Amino acid sequence: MTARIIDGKAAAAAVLAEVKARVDAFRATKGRPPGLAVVLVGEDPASQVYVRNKGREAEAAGFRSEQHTLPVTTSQADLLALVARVNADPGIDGILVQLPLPKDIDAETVLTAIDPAKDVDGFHPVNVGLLGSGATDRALVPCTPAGSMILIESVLGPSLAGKHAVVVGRSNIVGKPIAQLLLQRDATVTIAHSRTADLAALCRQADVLVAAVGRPEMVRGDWVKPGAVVIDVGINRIPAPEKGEGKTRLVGDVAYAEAAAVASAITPVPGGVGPMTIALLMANTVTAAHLREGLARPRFGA
Ligand SMILES: NC(=O)C1=CN([C@@H]2O[C@H](COP(=O)(O)OP(=O)(O)OC[C@H]3O[C@@H](n4cnc5c(N)ncnc54)[C@H](OP(=O)(O)O)[C@@H]3O)[C@@H](O)[C@H]2O)C=CC1
Ligand SMILES: Nc1nc(=O)c2c([nH]1)NC[C@@H]1CN(c3ccc(C(=O)N[C@@H](CCC(=O)O)C(=O)O)cc3)C=[N+]21
Repeated sequence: MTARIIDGKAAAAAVLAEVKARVDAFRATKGRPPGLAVVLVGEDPASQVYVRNKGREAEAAGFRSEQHTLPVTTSQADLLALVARVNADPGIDGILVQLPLPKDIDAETVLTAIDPAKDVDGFHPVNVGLLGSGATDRALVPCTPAGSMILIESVLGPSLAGKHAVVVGRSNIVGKPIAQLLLQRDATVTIAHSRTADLAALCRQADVLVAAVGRPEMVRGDWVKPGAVVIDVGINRIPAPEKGEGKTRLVGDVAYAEAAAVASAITPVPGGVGPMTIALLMANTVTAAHLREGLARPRFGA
C-alpha cells in the first residue's frame, strides 16, 4: 500500500478562506477587525520565523496585527506588564506569547496572566479545564491539536468510534490536548511517553497514530499498523550534508518513507500539521473576537 498524503497546506488554505469570510462579516457588524498580538522574547531564529509567518497570515486575513519583540534580557515583571497592557486593549482579541521563553521567566505564570478570553493558544488553565470537561462551545482549543483533528477528520470523518488512537507525547501544548480531542470524537485513546514500555508494539495497535515527541524519525515503518492514519506533529531541523555543507532540512518524528509504505494516510513534514497550526491560530482569533462580542461561535474546517 502507498499512503494518501494528507495535504496540510491545502487544508490550511481552506481554513484561511473561511477565516477571511468571517473577518469581513465581523468587520461589517462591529466596525473593527479582529486583533491579534504576538509576543516574542529573545532572538531564537526558529521562533522569529514562526512569528513572522503568523504576522503575515494575520495581515492577509485582514486582522489588526501587532508584534511585540522584547530582548532576551526582559524581566518577568516587564513581560507581565506587557501582557496586562494587551489584556486591557479592547481592539485585541487574541494574545500569543511565543514559547519557549527565556529560562529566567516562568512560562506558567505568564500564560496564566493572559486573559482566558484572549488566549488563542488555549494554554490558560481555564481553557485547559474547559477542554478537559468537554465544554467545546466555550473553550479556546490549542492550535496544533485542533488542526490535527481537522486533518484526521478529512480522512476518517467526524466519528472515531471503535478506533484506537495512540498519541506519543504528553506535553501540555500538544500531546494532552490532542488526546482530549480524540476522546471527544469517541476514539479509545492511549497516551504514550518516554516511560512507556514497548512503544513499538503499542504503536502497532494504533488505527490513528499521532507522533508529538520531538525526536527526528523515531517512529519507524514497522511501528505502523497496516492501513493506519499517521499524524506527524514533529518539526525537527537536522543536518543535510547532501544539500551542501552546513545545510539542514526539516523532518518529522516519523520515518516518512517507511511509514508511508504501510499507512493508509500520512501527513508530510513540512506541509502537514505545521501550516494547520498557523491557520488555526487565525481561526481562534476570529472565534475569540466573536465570543468577546457576544456573537455566535463560528466553526472552522467543518
Ligand atoms: N507542527 C506544529 O505546529 C508543532 C510542532 N511541534 C513539534 O512537536 C514535537 C513535540 O513538541 P512538544 O510536545 O512541545 O515537545 P515536548 O518536548 O514538550 O514533549 C515531548 C514528549 O515526547 C515524549 N518523549 C520524548 N522522548 C521520547 C521517547 N524516546 N519515547 C517516547 N516518548 C518520548 C516526552 O515524554 P516525557 O513526558 O516522559 O518526557 C514528552 O511527553 C516537537 O518536534 C515540536 O517541534 C510543537 C508544536 C507545534
Ligand atoms: N505560544 C506558542 N504557540 C505555538 O503554536 C507555538 C509556539 N508557541 N512555539 C513553537 C511551536 C511550533 N509551532 C509551529 C508553527 C508553524 C509551523 C510551520 O508552519 N511549519 C511549516 C514549515 C516551516 C519551516 O519551514 O520552518 C511546515 O511544517 O510546513 C511549525 C511549528 C508553533 N508553536
